[in-house]
Amino acid sequence: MERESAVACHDVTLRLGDRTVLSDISLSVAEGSFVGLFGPNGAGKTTFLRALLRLVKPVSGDITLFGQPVARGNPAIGYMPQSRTPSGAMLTGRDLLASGLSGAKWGLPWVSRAGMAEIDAALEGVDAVALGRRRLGALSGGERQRLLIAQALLGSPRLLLLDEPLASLDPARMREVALLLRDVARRLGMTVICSAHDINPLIGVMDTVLCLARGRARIGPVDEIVTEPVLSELYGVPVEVCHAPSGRVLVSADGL
Ligand SMILES: Nc1ncnc2c1ncn2[C@@H]1O[C@H](COP(=O)(O)OP(=O)(O)OP(=O)(O)O)[C@@H](O)[C@H]1O
Repeated sequence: MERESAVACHDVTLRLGDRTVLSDISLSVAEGSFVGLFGPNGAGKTTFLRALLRLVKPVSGDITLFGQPVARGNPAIGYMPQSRTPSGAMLTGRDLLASGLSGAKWGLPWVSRAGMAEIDAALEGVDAVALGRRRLGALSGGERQRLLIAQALLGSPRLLLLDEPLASLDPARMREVALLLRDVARRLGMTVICSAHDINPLIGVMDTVLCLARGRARIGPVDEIVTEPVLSELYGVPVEVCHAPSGRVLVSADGL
């Protein structure tokens, strides 16, 4: 049986100010996929994710999520925005998640018993129960990242949108967080779209690659997209793809 599309874009054009970021893109993401979203700086990765949240409205074309038109505040979507450094060094990890539940920015929000259970489940989901008790100011970048992922998992979303969740992590932590995301996505049967700059940490984690470059989008299985001809064509510069015996893939090019 064919899987339902988690995301379907038909001839979508996204513009910010007078700049056309993506032009007439059509693509579909199968439910249950783990999509790595790549592209050079300014290619439109954040804009694309924001369009799925209806925070950016297409100037033409249409976007559906699980067969429904995109809408703001869709509870089926979990979102981790780019480089969110949690404020409030004295707050605990649980307080951070509680603020995600209530939408509160300042102070300690009141959380219902059901909310508490949801926070417990999200923390358990990313193996961060102990981190929930610690103060944010005393956590490493990777530990804070784990809590932000837990926050995006609140409400058990069907679609998880992660904007550079691996940024500013060292290579070992990048891999650890990537594997964690894969395990959580599998366990909860979620569709994930995860933007990143480095392809390597997501090798073996993602099954699909979505590449944005020069206003265009190309989506497909990893083996089909992470190739020299396809990436060179997309980026408009010669791209080298080296496969190491370990299974690692090194992608390099001037200007990437
Ligand atoms: N309000 C705006 N008006 C015009 N252009 C904008 C506006 N906001 C962003 N842009 C431009 O839109 C383009 C897409 O930005 P976006 O943040 O989506 O790219 P990105 O692929 O996520 O980049 P990065 O990898 O650097 O995070 C960029 O060139 C950016 O400068």
